Order: sequence, then C-alpha cells, then structure tokens
Amino acid sequence: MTPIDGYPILTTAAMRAAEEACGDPAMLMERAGAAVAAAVGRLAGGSAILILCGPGNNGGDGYVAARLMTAAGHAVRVAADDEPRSALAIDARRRWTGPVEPLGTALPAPILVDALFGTGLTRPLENRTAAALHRLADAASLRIAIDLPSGVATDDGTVPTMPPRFDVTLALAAPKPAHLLQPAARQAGRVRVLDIGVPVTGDAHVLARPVLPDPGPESHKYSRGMVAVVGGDMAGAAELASLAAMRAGAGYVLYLGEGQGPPHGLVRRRWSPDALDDPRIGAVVIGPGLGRGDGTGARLATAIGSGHELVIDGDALRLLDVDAPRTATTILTPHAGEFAHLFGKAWGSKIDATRMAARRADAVIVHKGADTVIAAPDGRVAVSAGSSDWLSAAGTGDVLAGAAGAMLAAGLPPFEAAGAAVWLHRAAAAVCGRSFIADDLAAALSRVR
Ligand SMILES: NC(=O)C1=CN([C@@H]2O[C@H](COP(=O)(O)OP(=O)(O)OC[C@H]3O[C@@H](n4cnc5c(N)ncnc54)[C@H](OP(=O)(O)O)[C@@H]3O)[C@@H](O)[C@H]2O)[C@@H](O)CC1
Ligand SMILES: Nc1ncnc2c1ncn2[C@@H]1O[C@H](COP(=O)(O)OP(=O)(O)O)[C@@H](O)[C@H]1O
Ligand SMILES: [K+]
Repeated sequence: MTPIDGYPILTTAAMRAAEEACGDPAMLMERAGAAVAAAVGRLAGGSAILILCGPGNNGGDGYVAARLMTAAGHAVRVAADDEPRSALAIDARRRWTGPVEPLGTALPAPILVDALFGTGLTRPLENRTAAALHRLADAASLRIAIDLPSGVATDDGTVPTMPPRFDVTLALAAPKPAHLLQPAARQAGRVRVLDIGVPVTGDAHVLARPVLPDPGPESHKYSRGMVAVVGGDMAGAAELASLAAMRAGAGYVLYLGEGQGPPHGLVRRRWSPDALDDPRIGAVVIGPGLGRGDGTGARLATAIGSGHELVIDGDALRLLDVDAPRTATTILTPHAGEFAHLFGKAWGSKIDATRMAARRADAVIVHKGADTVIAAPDGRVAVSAGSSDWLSAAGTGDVLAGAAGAMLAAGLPPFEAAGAAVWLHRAAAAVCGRSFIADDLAAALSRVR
C-alpha cells in the first residue's frame, strides 16, 4: 500500500496496454487478488468482511481476495447479483467455494469491500445495485473500494452514479484520473497503490514533493531570486502575492503599486513603464488585483515585453491574448472561469483540456480548483492530490501566484516551478487547519518551505 505521490496516472486504455504487456492475465488477477487480500486483511484487523463482487474482472479480484482471506482465517462473506462474464472472473468465482448472497438482502458487515466495478464501467449502475451499495456502505465502519469506487468514470472523474464516500481506495498498479479529478476523487477517500508487478509509465503524474534549493554561504538576496509584483486597482491582492513570494523563499520582492505599510522587508515603488528594466528581476507576477481599467493592458504589455519570466494570474488573464506570441517563459494560473474565458469550452477530462491549453498557449498552465492540474507545452502533466477545501477563500489564488513567482525566480524551470508552488500552497493550507484566511496561508508558506 503505497501513497500515490509521484506515480504515473493511467487511463483505462493505458492500463489495459500495460496489463497486456505483462503476459498471463490469470496470474495478474491472482496477484491483484493477493495484494487486495493482504491490504484488506491489515485494514480489517479482526473484523468481519463483506465483499461485493461485480460481473467483470473487478469482481474477479474480489472473489480471489475472498478465497485468500478466508484461507488466512478472516471472516469473509461474498455478495453478488450478476454471474461473472469474463473468463478470468468465471474462474475466480468457481474457485470461491463459500456462499454468494444476493446484494439486495445481504446483511452488512463492519468492513465493506466494493469489488463491483472498476475500469470497465460503461454506464450508470442499475438502481438496485446502487441502492445495495449505499445501504451496505452506510452500515459499515470501514469502506474500502477495489481499484475505484463503483460508479465513477475512470478517465475523467465524472460520476455516472454517485458512489458512497469510501475511506480507502486501493488502486491496482497505478492511480487513474478518477482518483484525482473531482467529483470522483472526493468519493475515493485515501488512495493507496497496490503493486501487482505491472510496470507503469506515462507523461501524467501525481504531483510529488519538489526538490527546492536552499540558500548556502554564498547566497545573497538576488541569488535567492528577485520577484517583481505588478500592482493595480486592488492593492491587497498584489500585496498578498508579494508576501507569498517572500514567504516562499524569494530573496527580494519588489511591489510596484500604491499602498504602504508592513511587511517592512517588502520593497515598494510606484509603477512606471521602466519599472521592470532591472536585469536582476527573475520573475514578474501580474494579475492579482490588477483590475481591468485604463492602463492595465499597457502594464501587461510592458510585463510581456520585458522578457522576464512571467506568472500571469487573475485580471491579467482576462486581458491576455493567449495566441499572441511571447518570448518569455510563462506560467498561467487560471481558475475554471478564467480557463473557460481563455480557451473556450473544455472537452475531455480536465487533464486533457489542460494539456491542450498548454500546447495552444505555449505556456505552463496551472488549472486551479479542488483538483489542480498543471500542464506543460511538451505534454507533461502533474495533478495535485487532495488539498484542503478551506482554500476556497478570496486571495488564496494570489498567494499561489506569488509562490510561483518565487519558484521561477529561484531558477526552477516553469513546469517544476508551478508544481512546487502548488505543493507548497497545499502544504501551507494543511498546516493552517480550518477557516484560515489568505494572509495566514501566505505566512504558513515559511513553515512548509
Ligand atoms: N489494472 C490491472 O493491471 C489489473 C486489473 N484488474 C481488475 O480488472 C478491472 C477491470 O476489469 P473489467 O475490464 O472486466 O471491468 P469491470 O470494471 O470489472 O466491469 C466490467 C463488467 O461490467 C459490465 N458493466 C459495465 N458497466 C456496468 C453497469 N453499469 N452495470 C452492469 N454491468 C456493467 C461490463 O459488461 P458490458 O459493459 O459488456 O455489459 C463487464 O462485464 C480493474 O478495475 C481491476 O479491478 C485485475 O484483475 C488484473 C490486473
Ligand atoms: N474546494 C477547494 N479545494 C481545494 N482547493 C481549492 C478549492 N477551491 C479553491 N481552491 C484553491 O484555492 C485557490 C483559489 O484561487 P482563485 O480562485 O484564483 O481565488 P482568488 O482569486 O480569490 O485568489 C486555487 O489555488 C485553488 O486551487
Ligand atoms: K470497485
């Protein structure tokens, strides 16, 4: 049972290809069932287990696990409505010698294991199946899904049928998009990968802890990274971005706009068209609090023309022409509304849509939300797993933009810089607890950096 950070994310087709490259499918199912049995056995302690088996190979995994856990001395019951259809599942069912109860009348058990459907779900669950799954899950004290919660669409995280909320989902071989993308991800609970000996690769990964440069004896404020934050109508938002850049580790943050006050380490200057002419600037952050009034378009044009690496956020995303050529390295940080404004109606999964957008804009895109997806123009994708819902507060996006500026100015390449900022942002939210405000979040970046 391994945490998912850093794992490749595989679609149904990629998973099938990886399985096929592995040889004997019966051996794979036996391995999958054995891995499930070991994990569920550990999670269950000594409590009784009820396994719900579906007609495909997900059900097959359930029958194998039931046989192995019974042999290991666990109290296991099996419930199923449909006879197995795939050859592998038929064989696994045949080797389960215990009774199979109907789903509709099965009594609950403290440990509920959902092996109804995995990557092969093609349509919503039948009402009676969904009702039995919810009834038995509600009555259990621990809910475990095998591979995926039954009812979710593997490749885009939509929910043809809303499953119960699971405590743990045991992803076979690799995480799938539905383990990360909402609304499915929420129902999966904690996701752990079970290694079943299938080698997996891909260009989309779960965001992993970044490797960040620490200052050394030779460091000075400019070598740590200088970030310029372009202000505008709402000083507070740009100040939050500035504070976040400082707390994320920038050595020198220059705030270009109106407003006074702490922190005293923030260097404040009025905006002027030559304000970005300093070659020591490592990154420019523009958008938080910029507004859309007179002169804001000119500020954006100056920032783009400066040749400095850029983080473009908030209001600047409303002013940007994504198709116009830019020479400088750029990170764009749209939320869903800004993404739709820039790129139109998305097709496919959030992963597909963000990858396409990065190619089109020739920029790293941080597509924010409860399931933040980061994509590079070369096709690489990183998806952040499980951040705090308390991030849904005004100003938290400004904090992310400032952190991204600090990472760029520290010398990280743009895809890595964006990933590091999202990681730090999520970690800072985790230490902030509940009902924090964006100012707390910016301050907490120091604690997780
Ligand atoms: N990853 C790996 O390396 C390994 C993966 N393994 C496991 O295999 C799983 C994938 O297996 P799978 O392809 O057989 O799909 P699965 O999800 O069991 O369901 C398909 C069946 O359900 C049916 N069906 C579909 N929707 C339905 C609905 N709403 N209501 C009713 N029926 C519905 C569908 O039939 P049809 O659409 O033709 O009617 C078909 O019969 C995977 O998640 C993992 O657990 C391991 O065993 C080995 C190693
Ligand atoms: N429900 C949620 N769960 C986790 N993270 C969220 C959630 N809602 C928003 N976020 C994160 O909070 C930030 C909000 O940014 P944004 O929408 O730009 O707000 P603002 O412009 O007010 O700063 C983003 O980083 C986003 O990923
Ligand atoms: K399942």
